[in-house]
Parts: sequence; C-alpha cells; structure tokens
Amino acid sequence: MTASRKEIKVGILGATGTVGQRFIELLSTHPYFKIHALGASSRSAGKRYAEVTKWKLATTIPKDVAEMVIQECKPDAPGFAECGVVFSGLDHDVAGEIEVAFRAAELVVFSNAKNYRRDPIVPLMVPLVNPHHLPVVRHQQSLLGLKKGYLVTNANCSTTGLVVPLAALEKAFGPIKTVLVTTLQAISGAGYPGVSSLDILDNVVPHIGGEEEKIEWETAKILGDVLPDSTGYEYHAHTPMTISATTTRVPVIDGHTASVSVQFVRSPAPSVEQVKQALRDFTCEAQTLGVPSAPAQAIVLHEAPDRPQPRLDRDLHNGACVSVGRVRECPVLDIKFICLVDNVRLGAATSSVMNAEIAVEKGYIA
Ligand SMILES: NC(=O)C1=CN([C@@H]2O[C@H](COP(=O)(O)OP(=O)(O)OC[C@H]3O[C@@H](n4cnc5c(N)ncnc54)[C@H](OP(=O)(O)O)[C@@H]3O)[C@@H](O)[C@H]2O)C=CC1
Ligand SMILES: N[C@@H](CC(=O)OP(=O)(O)O)C(=O)O
Repeated sequence: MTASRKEIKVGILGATGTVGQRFIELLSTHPYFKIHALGASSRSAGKRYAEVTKWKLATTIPKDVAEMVIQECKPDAPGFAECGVVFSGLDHDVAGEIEVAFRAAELVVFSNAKNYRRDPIVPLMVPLVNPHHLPVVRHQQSLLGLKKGYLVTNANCSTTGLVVPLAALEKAFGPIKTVLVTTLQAISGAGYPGVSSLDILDNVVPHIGGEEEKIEWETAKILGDVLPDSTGYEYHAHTPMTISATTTRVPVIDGHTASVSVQFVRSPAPSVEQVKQALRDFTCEAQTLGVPSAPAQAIVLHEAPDRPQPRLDRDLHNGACVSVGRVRECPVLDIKFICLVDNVRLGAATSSVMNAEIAVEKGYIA
C-alpha cells in the first residue's frame, strides 16, 4: 500500500536531542520519508551533525545524516521550504514560537512538545487511538488562513502508554468512569543530560513537574470525540472520567511503566478474562490503513506474572506497541494492570512519524 508512494522530504527540529535521535534512526530507513533538513539551537547550527550530537543510541549515526549541516530552526533556513513534513523534537522552552513560525510558512508540523496540546484547534493524536481527530486541521487552516500548513501534536509519553489500553477497554466495554495511575518513568524522559546520576541512582524521585496534570487532562481530550462539524473536540464529555495520576522517576534508561486501576460505568464490570481478551483483540486504524510504522500488535498482553519489564519488553514491535500484564481484579475499583511504553519511541518519535504516515494515507499531506 505504501511501498509505491513517492518520496516526501522531511525536516527534523531538535534533531540533536533525545527524541531527535530517534527521529533520525526511524526516518533514515523509512520507505518514503527522506531526511532533508536538520535544525537545532544556534550552538549546533552551521556544524556537521556527527560533530555536535552526543549520540546515545546503540546504532551508529546513519552515514548521510552524519555529514549533514545543522540549520537554525527558521523556516527560511536552507532545506526546510522543500519539506512535506517537519517533525519537532524541540525543547518546550523554544518549541512554541518556532513551531508556529513553521506553520505560518505553510509547513506541516508534527510536534512532540507540550506547548499546543491544549489548543482547541490542534489535534492531540496518539496514532493507535485517535486518528479520527485529524480532520480538525482543516478548521485550523481556515481560521489561520493557511492553505497547506498545520500543526499536530502527539501526547505526553506516559499519557500515550495509558490511553492505548484505556481505548481498547472503552471500545469493548463502554465508558470508563475512574482511573488511578502511578507511573515509574525512565530517565530518558527528561531529555539529555536530564536527571543527574546523584539524584537518580539508588533512588526513586516522587515528582515530575507538571506530569500528573498532563496525564489527567490529555487522556480526556484523546478519548473524547470530534465535534460533528470537525471544528474542535469534546473532552470525553458524555461521561466525565475522573483520573488521578501519581508520577515518579526511576533508574531505568528507556521505558515508562504504569500501574493502572480502572472502574467502568457499566455494572457488572467485565471479568478479568474478558478484559484480557479485549486487550488481545484490540486493533486500530493505523493498522487497517497499513501505515509503515504501525505495529503488528498494538497491545502485547503478557501472561507471565513478572512482565512487562522495561529492559525485556520495550523493544517489542520496534518500540511501537504498548505492553500490558498482570491483569487482575481490583478490590477497590474493577480491574488493575501494569502497562509499559517506550517513552522515546511510541511515547515520542514513533508516534509523530506514525501520525504523519496516517496524514499521508488520508490525503492530508500532498
Ligand atoms: N524524551 C522523551 O521521552 C520525551 C520528550 N518529549 C518532548 O520532546 C521534546 C524534546 O525532548 P528531548 O529530546 O527529550 O529533549 P533534549 O533536551 O534531549 O533535546 C532538545 C532539543 O532542542 C534543541 N534546542 C534547545 N534549545 C533550542 C533553541 N533555542 N533553538 C533551537 N533548538 C533548540 C536542542 O538542540 P541543541 O543540541 O543544539 O541544544 C535539542 O536538539 C520536548 O518538548 C519534550 O518535552 C515528549 C515525549 C517524550
Ligand atoms: N515529562 C516526560 C517527558 C516529556 O517531555 O513530556 P512532555 O512532552 O509532556 O513535556 C518525562 O519526564 O518522562
């Protein structure tokens, strides 16, 4: 379906960072996206990618990328104007102004940063859950007087790992009423150099600034509906969902784990076996569209009592799925389970790439 697509040139903003490096890795072997322009801060601009990037992946820097010269993050910097898609892994301190400048220059931007996730005309899209939110970009364009440019964001990495199993459960059993979630988040979530080794080794840090609030409100937007005229979103409006999140940082390099308890609106609640079956059976639009980065299985259900584990399970389906295990009855709510997401792949770069692939497949990228 996608093998015959013509090449689309892409740019990467924040190309030197933690998320930027995953973009490079994923896009350097992509069937039709072709890395064409790289942007980072003025500290890096004008220099060769390999010269300034503290490459932290086990793979080597792709040869042609290593030699590329990094540009300033300006839409008129060499290369960006020719790009059909610009991916952003920019620090949130600077993402706000830069991303809207690229959009104003009629470029299509897929961002990881938190800045515009709450914007009522910007899709907050988790590719395994809500590609049906994409049509709101047409309203975004008409409000801003744009013909081609628009902005789509993906979710916070912990939110992403949570909403995939929640979406599967809502699809099978109807609305969820209450969610309690406690995360154990990897250090790569804080970017590079991130959390100091003296803070995180032999330790658990029970606070990640702003993270709990993001999980709580983002989930409601993602699991909500598009308004009938595609001019915005309803935040899980028919049946308000109460979510309480606690977030912690743990000494894991990649992979955010979460302990989740849910209560359904319906009573009696589904059994543990029914919940497991619904998680196993979950399929999503990214898979039916057949986009190149879609995992063969969106949710991998683990039966072993000690799985999922970040070190053992984060690489499943190239980091593009969510692992779920330890599904059991909850004596307080209805059901509880553990889930795991690769925070830098499905939690960040893979979601942006898959979102853009979905946009290509649905005709939103020329
Ligand atoms: N890490 C993760 O698991 C996740 C991260 N995110 C989000 O993705 C984004 C990137 O995160 P991450 O890769 O971890 O961050 P890093 O700190 O590792 O990388 C930040 C990038 O932003 C660039 N940058 C910094 N300042 C400027 C500037 N003034 N102008 C232009 N570019 C600049 C840096 O370039 P230079 O090297 O030149 O300084 C670098 O490429 C953030 O918004 C983050 O919140 C979202 C989900 C998960
Ligand atoms: N805060 C997340 C990563 C992140 O950057 O999130 P956000 O994109 O929502 O700011 C973590 O530390 O693991």
